[in-house]
Amino acid sequence: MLIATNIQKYYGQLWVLKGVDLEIKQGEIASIVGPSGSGKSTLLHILGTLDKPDKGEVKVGNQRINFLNEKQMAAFRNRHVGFVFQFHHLLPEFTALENVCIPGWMAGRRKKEVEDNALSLLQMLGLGKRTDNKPNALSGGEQQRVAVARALINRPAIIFADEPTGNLDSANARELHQLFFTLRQQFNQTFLIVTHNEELAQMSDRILHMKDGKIV
Ligand SMILES: Nc1ncnc2c1ncn2[C@@H]1O[C@H](COP(=O)(O)OP(=O)(O)OP(=O)(O)O)[C@@H](O)[C@H]1O
Repeated sequence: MLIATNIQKYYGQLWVLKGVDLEIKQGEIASIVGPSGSGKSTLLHILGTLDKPDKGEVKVGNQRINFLNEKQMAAFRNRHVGFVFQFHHLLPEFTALENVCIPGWMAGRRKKEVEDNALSLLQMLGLGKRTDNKPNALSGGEQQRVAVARALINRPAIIFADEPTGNLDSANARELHQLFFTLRQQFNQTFLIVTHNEELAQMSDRILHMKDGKIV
């Protein structure tokens, strides 16, 4: 599903990623843990095509990301990659349903087909009665579930989650963890999760420990 080879990244003089090699299998739920500043988010952004490495190669499915220009990368990201962040970044002026639909519409898919997909995802995530609510009329856990539905709308090959439970209480965090496993069971969905949450890390198939810009 994803192969990264010798990923290196500099921010000016700062050598942040020092040669990361990584393989993620389809349907795998892997966590990345490690001290603050060890390069976890930087790595996730590079693997998720939000940023480019200075050295090394990322391959998602059959696509070698390094050779895409900005426009191709944005199109690839929209179709093949899903993101869940600590802060959900839902658009406040749109309903839950519209927030989930937007990446589908942007990908040029049929309006009705996207809406039907979004409705069934929201129902599956226990939000069937909340579809017309705007984000400020949803709880934190509900907002995060809408963000998960949005990440899934284009059936991405892989979902990257950066501290997805960082902003949730422990009950909601546990529920979100459970959801990742349900989605894996239903869609054979692949997840790569950066987390400080020990419980989530322990539940995943594999824990990758990062230290000082490397997987140790
Ligand atoms: N845009 C940037 N410009 C300059 N330095 C950056 C930038 N982004 C990150 N860094 C630096 O790169 C290093 C790694 O940051 P990164 O966010 O990847 O760490 P992290 O392991 O995710 O940390 P945390 O657990 O605190 O989120 C840090 O020293 C950080 O200050």
